[in-house]
Amino acid sequence: MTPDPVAARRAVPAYSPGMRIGLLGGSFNPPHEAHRAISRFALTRLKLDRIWWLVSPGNPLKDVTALRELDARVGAAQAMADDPRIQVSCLEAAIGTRYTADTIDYLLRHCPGARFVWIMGADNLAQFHRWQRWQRIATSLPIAVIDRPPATFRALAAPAAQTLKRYRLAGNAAATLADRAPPSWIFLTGLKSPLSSTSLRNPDGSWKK
Ligand SMILES: Nc1ncnc2c1ncn2[C@@H]1O[C@H](COP(=O)(O)OP(=O)(O)OP(=O)(O)O)[C@@H](O)[C@H]1O
Ligand SMILES: O=C(O)c1ccc[n+]([C@@H]2O[C@H](COP(=O)([O-])O)[C@@H](O)[C@H]2O)c1
Repeated sequence: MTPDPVAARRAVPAYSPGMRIGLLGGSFNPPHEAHRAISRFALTRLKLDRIWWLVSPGNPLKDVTALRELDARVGAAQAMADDPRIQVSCLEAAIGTRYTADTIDYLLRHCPGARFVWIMGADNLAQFHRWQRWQRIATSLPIAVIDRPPATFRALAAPAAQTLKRYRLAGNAAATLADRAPPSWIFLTGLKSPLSSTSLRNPDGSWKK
């Protein structure tokens, strides 16, 4: 992928220094109501000002042959977000990466004063140890994991959660996560949505109406 510096600047949503910003990376293939629900849940529980949905050019660990084109996923995500605090970005395509560690490096370099928190569902914590430079991600910014049955126990028993065990905050410290020095993470329970993009796709990869 070729980086496009002008597109990258445009793909960083507006923010003010000091803002607490949650980053929800995803395939959004298609976006669904749980993306909005977990974003609002994180806004409240973590006392965030914004959530940026980073629409991925393609998850490096997923089969992307039936992935809808980026523009379609970004457009559908904008329609689904329906909240002025949630902003949709295709930053990763603009900076030419599929890897979260690169995205976070870029944002930390280019957004002085922003206080970022990485947000992901429990299914992603379960395989976080397979992400490129995952330990660097964990030492770069605080992380909030949203419970997502049936992945709960698999996630908490997985190598990343075990390695980072001593940096886990109690649920009642959620409002302080964005102020914590990394590594620091929390597992948020209380919102359990069974929704998934998989359930909204046909076998050929097209989206159900
Ligand atoms: N119902 C949910 N509960 C908690 N987290 C969720 C839920 N749906 C999606 N997420 C999280 O949102 C982020 C983006 O998810 P993604 O766009 O891959 O949707 P998905 O429903 O997980 O897709 P798929 O079914 O294709 O794997 C991921 O971190 C994922 O774990
Ligand atoms: O950086 C990696 O190696 C990596 C591996 C797997 C997933 N991710 C990111 O995890 C986020 C969630 O992906 P997904 O497909 O579950 O929505 C998305 O931003 C992906 O780019 C990142």
